[in-house]
Amino acid sequence: MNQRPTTSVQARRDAIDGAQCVVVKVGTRVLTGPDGKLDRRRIDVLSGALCRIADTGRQVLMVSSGAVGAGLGKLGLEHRPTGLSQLQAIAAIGQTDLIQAYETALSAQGRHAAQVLLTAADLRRRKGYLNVRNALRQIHAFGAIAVINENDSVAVSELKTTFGDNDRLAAQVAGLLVDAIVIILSDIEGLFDGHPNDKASRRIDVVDSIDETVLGFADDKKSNSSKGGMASKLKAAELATSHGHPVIIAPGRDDDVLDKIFAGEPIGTLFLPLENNIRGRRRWIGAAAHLGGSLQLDAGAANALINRGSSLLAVGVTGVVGSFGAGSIVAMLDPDGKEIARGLCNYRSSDVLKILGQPSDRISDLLGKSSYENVVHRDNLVLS
Ligand SMILES: Nc1ncnc2c1ncn2[C@@H]1O[C@H](COP(=O)(O)OP(=O)(O)O)[C@@H](O)[C@H]1O
Ligand SMILES: N[C@@H](CCC(=O)OP(=O)(O)O)C(=O)O
Repeated sequence: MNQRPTTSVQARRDAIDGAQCVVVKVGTRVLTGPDGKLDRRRIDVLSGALCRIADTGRQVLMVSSGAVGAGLGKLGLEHRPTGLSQLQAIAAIGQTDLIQAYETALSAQGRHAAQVLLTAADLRRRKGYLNVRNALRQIHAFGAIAVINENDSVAVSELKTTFGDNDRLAAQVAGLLVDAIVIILSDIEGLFDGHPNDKASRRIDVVDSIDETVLGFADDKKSNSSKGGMASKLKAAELATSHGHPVIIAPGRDDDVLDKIFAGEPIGTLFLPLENNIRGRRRWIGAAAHLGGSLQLDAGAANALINRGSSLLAVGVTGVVGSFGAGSIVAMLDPDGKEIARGLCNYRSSDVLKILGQPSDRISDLLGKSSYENVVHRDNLVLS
């Protein structure tokens, strides 16, 4: 097992040295000036730093917010509307300026910007996941830099709740990559142990694990242009570190921030990757040749797995095919018999037969022993 780094300097060196891929996420607050307009100088500065990292041979991906911010500035709107279609239109109007600014900045350095607009759903299905991963690899092979944003005009279900959570998208994009680091650039020095405006609050240098105390540090107020806040950055960090990727939240308005990070300077907050991460297990499930059997699901369960990234609960299982032991890999079939996922089943087939269609809180009684809440946990599940 890997040794946990003992000092902050060592932890930062490990994070940088181990990173073959670099996902940089930049927020609206960094990319727009006080006048609400796109800050093109900032995009020039960031693009220069991205090229220097790419020159080291690393795959560099930029997840850039700013479409709504740029659209608001372009249209001369002072306040962010709340209507979904208005926001979608503003994002579409702003996105063209955003990508144009990256292309201008990157082409001055001999590289190109490759616009990639994604929704979370694109990455949940194995086919979409592989397509996106292949496209990103090819963009890198051409020497271009992917500039990724949420496809705001189609990502309707995500938009309703969190309009464009690019912090999460950055973590999901890193999930496509091996040996990645995620760098989240915001208008703040890093994670503080209280509200940053509070004089007693201090920047945290290294976070070993994202527990309730750490999550409790996020103290967000709604803003006009950006939406995620620190809570969304911590959730994204939780996801990325669970896949084995280190995360750094750092001050995007420092012109030298990326160079400092790669020089190992103690800037921002570093979140260490989880030691027992789920990446290897998932990859193994997806690649496993031997299937123990299959579970038949109702439409609600199939939908929850595909569209909500949920775990499989017994209540959504309608049938079992085959005889298998607990811990076997099983295929999950939708009501038409089509395979939609594979995963590691917490129960042997005879137990699944006893609990199918039942709510989770009845499982212990039905089996007469302590039980798992779900039949297949989402961390042990790969969509087909
Ligand atoms: N504990 C905390 N430490 C640092 N920043 C925090 C904390 N709690 C809330 N914040 C807020 O999070 C903001 C950054 O998130 P956000 O507004 O979404 O920026 P971005 O546009 O870069 O995504 C900071 O400006 C800060 O006000
Ligand atoms: N897709 C949206 C992203 C919104 C978003 O996540 O904003 P932020 O919290 O500033 O990173 C846009 O380009 O405006």
